Amino acid sequence: METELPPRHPEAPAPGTELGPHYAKCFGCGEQPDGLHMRMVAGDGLYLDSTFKVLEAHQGAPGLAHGGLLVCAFDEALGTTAGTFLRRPAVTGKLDTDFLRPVPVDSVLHIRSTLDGVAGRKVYVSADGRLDGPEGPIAVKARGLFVTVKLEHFAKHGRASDIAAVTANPSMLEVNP
Ligand SMILES: CCCCCCCCCC(=O)SCCNC(=O)CCNC(=O)[C@H](O)C(C)(C)COP(=O)(O)OP(=O)(O)OC[C@H]1O[C@@H](n2cnc3c(N)ncnc32)[C@H](O)[C@@H]1OP(=O)(O)O
Repeated sequence: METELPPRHPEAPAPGTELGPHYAKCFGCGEQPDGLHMRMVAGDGLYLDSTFKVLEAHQGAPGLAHGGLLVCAFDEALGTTAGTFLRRPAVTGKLDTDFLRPVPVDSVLHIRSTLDGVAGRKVYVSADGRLDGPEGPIAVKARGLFVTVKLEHFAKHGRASDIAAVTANPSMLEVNP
């Protein structure tokens, strides 16, 4: 597959900027009580550095993070990477995850997610998640294919009451190109 490495969008946040939630009700980065509350900082290339603290509600086995929630954290990081550097919303088409080490409750997963290439509407992204700090051992790796969509995608498919709430209060959304 031929891909291009796009330039960093001129309106992408400056390196070192902490991103706000892309949507106030997002499970990954928004205000949901049991959500992941991920924090993300723009890198100086086409990458983001994110952290996700594994909480009590995120368990799948005693004292360990649920694998599906870990996938959620990568979905969030990868989708935000695509959206941030292209300044266009992108939805998950495909997500492939390798679980290399168990991730305990109370640990912080340090995720670096990178935009690897673009082919038309397809955006290829990948990420590593490390334990014990940004240089620690890799616990989870992921690769994703995201597909850019117009805002109409959400208006067409989303629950009407949520679309109405966002329309009435656009500050609930970060990407509004
Ligand atoms: C700052 C913003 C932050 C955003 C963060 C978000 C984080 C969370 C992200 C999510 O969780 S999004 C929710 C989960 N994903 C979805 O709900 C997507 C559901 N799927 C769809 O809506 C559609 O299938 C989709 C928009 C992905 C594609 O439908 P389209 O009709 O618009 O496009 P089309 O099917 O023509 O596909 C466009 C290209 O993508 C390719 N493609 C689409 N899905 C694919 C797939 N699954 N695997 C491989 N390729 C895929 C497709 O082959 C084609 O390639 P070509 O351009 O080369 O022909």
